[in-house]
Amino acid sequence: MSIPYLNKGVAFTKEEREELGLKGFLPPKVLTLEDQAKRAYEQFQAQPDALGKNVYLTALHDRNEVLFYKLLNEHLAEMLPIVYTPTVGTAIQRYSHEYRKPRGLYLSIDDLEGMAEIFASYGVDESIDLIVATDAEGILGIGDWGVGGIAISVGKLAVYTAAAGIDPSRVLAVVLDAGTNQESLLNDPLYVGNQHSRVRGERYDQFIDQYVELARATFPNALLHWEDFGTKNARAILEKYKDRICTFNDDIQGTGAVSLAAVLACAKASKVPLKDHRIVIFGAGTAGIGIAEQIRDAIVRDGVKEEASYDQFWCIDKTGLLTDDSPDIQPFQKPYARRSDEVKDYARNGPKHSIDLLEVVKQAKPTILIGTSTVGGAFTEEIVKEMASHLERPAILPMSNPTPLSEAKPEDLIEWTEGRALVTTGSPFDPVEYNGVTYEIGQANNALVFPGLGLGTIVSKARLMTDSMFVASAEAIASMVNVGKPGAAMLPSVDQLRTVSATVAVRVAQAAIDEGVAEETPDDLIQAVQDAMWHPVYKKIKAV
Ligand SMILES: NC(=O)C1=CN([C@@H]2O[C@H](COP(=O)(O)OP(=O)(O)OC[C@H]3O[C@@H](n4cnc5c(N)ncnc54)[C@H](O)[C@@H]3O)[C@@H](O)[C@H]2O)C=CC1
Ligand SMILES: CC(=O)C(=O)O
Ligand SMILES: [Mg+2]
Repeated sequence: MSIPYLNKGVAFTKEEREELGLKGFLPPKVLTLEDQAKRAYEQFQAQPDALGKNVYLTALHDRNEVLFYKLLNEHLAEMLPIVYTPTVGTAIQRYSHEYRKPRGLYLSIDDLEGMAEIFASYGVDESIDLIVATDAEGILGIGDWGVGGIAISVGKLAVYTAAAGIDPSRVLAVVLDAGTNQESLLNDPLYVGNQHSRVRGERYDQFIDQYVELARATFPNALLHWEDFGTKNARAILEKYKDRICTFNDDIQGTGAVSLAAVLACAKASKVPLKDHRIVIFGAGTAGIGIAEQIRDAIVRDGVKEEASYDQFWCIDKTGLLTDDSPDIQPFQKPYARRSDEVKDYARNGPKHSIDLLEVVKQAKPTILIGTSTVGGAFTEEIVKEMASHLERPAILPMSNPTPLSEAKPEDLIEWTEGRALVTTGSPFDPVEYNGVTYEIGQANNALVFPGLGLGTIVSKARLMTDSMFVASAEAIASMVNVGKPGAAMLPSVDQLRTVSATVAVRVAQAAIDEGVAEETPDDLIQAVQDAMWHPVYKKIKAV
C-alpha cells in the first residue's frame, strides 16, 4: 500500500488482501477503479480553488498512481491546467509551504562530491526511458523558483504519461538545485532548497556535466529532457550535448515545433505560402528564438535561400528591435538582427531610444505576430489594429505562460480585428463568441509535442534527436487541423491530446528511422507505438 505505483487502496481484492496481509487494514468492501475514480473526482471538485486541486491531485499521485492517471485520463482537458500550466506555476511558487512529500531526485550544487553516491544507489538501471530535469531559473514566465522547480519536472512527466502513455515507473523527475536569486525564497525560513544565490561559471558547468555523465552511466537508455533553464544555460547545454546524446530542450525545440505547426496551419488558412510571410517575434529569448529557428528552417525547405530566409524575421527584446548594433545582443540572437542601416528611418519611441513593437508593426507589416516576452497585455489594441489594417487574416500567437502573462486575451484580439485574427495562445483559454461565430482558441503549448516526441524517440530507440524529428512532429500536428471551418482553432484541441501524441510518436519514430539514428526499426510502427503505451489499469498483485 505504500508504493504508489502498486497501491490499489480499497480496490485490493479479497485474495490480494489475504495474500499481502492487508486484512483488517482496509474497510471491508472492495471497490472498482471506476468507483474510486468517481469518488476522487468528487473530492477534486470539492477543493476550493485551483491550487487546492493541484495539492489534492499531487497527494493522490503520491498515494495511488493508477487512480491518479485514471482520473487524469477521464478529465484531461479539465485537469491539464491544474497539473500543468497555469496552476503548476502557483504550486512551484508555493512549493516549500505546500510541501508534503518528496518526489523525484534533488541534486545539489553544494554536494558535487556526493552525486556519484546518489546515482550509485540505483545500480545500472536500463528500465528508465526518460528523465526531465530543470534548474528552475526560468520557470514558465515567472522566473527563478529554486528547488520548487521539481514540480515542473513532475508536471511534464505527468503530461507524458496522460498524453502518450509513457510508463510512469520508467521515468525520473530531477531538480538541479544551483541556488536561487528569488529574494522571497532567500528570506523564507521554510524554504527547502539551497538558500544562497545562484552559483554560476565553472562550478555550474561541472554540476551539469556531472549530472549528464552520471545519468548516462546509470540510466543508459534514458532520453534527457531539459526544461525551464535560464536562456544562456538552456542554449549552452543544448549546444554541448545535442549531437552527442539523445536529448532535447523543450522550451527551445518543443515550443519551436508546436509554433511551427500553428504557423503552418495559419499559412493554409490565410492561403499565403510560408515563404511570403513576415514574422515578428516579441521576446527573443529561449522560446522566441527557438520558434524563429524552426519557422526559418521550414521556409528554407520551401525553397528560400538560407541567407534570405532571415529577412522574413523581426525580433524584439527588452532593448527593442534587434539590430546588428543592439547592446548586449546574444550570439543565438545575432542571425535574426536587422541591419542598422535598413532601419535608420524607423522612429525610436521605445525605452533608451529603441525601436518598439508598434513601430516595427508599422514598418514591417507582419503577417504573423508571436509573443514569448512574459509581458502580459503587450499586444495592445493600437498594435493589433495597426497589424490588422494591412492584411485579411493576421496570425497572432501570444504564447507566454502562465495565463496572466499572455501578451493578449483572445476575446480582445477577436474583437479588435472583427473576427479576422487567427489566434493561438500558450495558456488555455475558453472559446470566444463573436458575431454568431464560436472561435476555438488553439493552445500552442509544447504539451502537444513533447509527449509524442518522447514516445517516438523511445519506441525507435533513437541515439540522437535530429531536426527532422521536430519537423515531423510539427507536420503531424498541422495535418490534424481543419482550417476550413469558421472559427476553427489553428491547432488540435487538448481533448485530442492522446490521438495527437500517438500520431506525433509514429511520425517522429519514422523520421528517426529514415535518418538512420534509430536502433529499433519495427515493421509496424503504429502497432509498436500502441504496444509501448502504459494504461492506468490495476494488475494482479502477488506477494513475493
Ligand atoms: N506556449 C509554450 O509552449 C511555451 C511558452 N513559453 C513562454 O514564453 C515565455 C518566455 O519563456 P522563455 O523564452 O523560456 O524565457 P526567456 O527569459 O528566455 O525569454 C523571454 C524574453 O523576453 C524578453 N523580454 C522581457 N521583457 C520584454 C519586453 N518588455 N519587451 C520585449 N522583450 C522582453 C527577455 O529579455 C527575454 O529575452 C514564458 O512566459 C514562457 O511561459 C515558453 C516555452 C513554451
Ligand atoms: C510550456 C512551457 O514549457 C513553458 O511555458 O515554459
Ligand atoms: Mg517550459
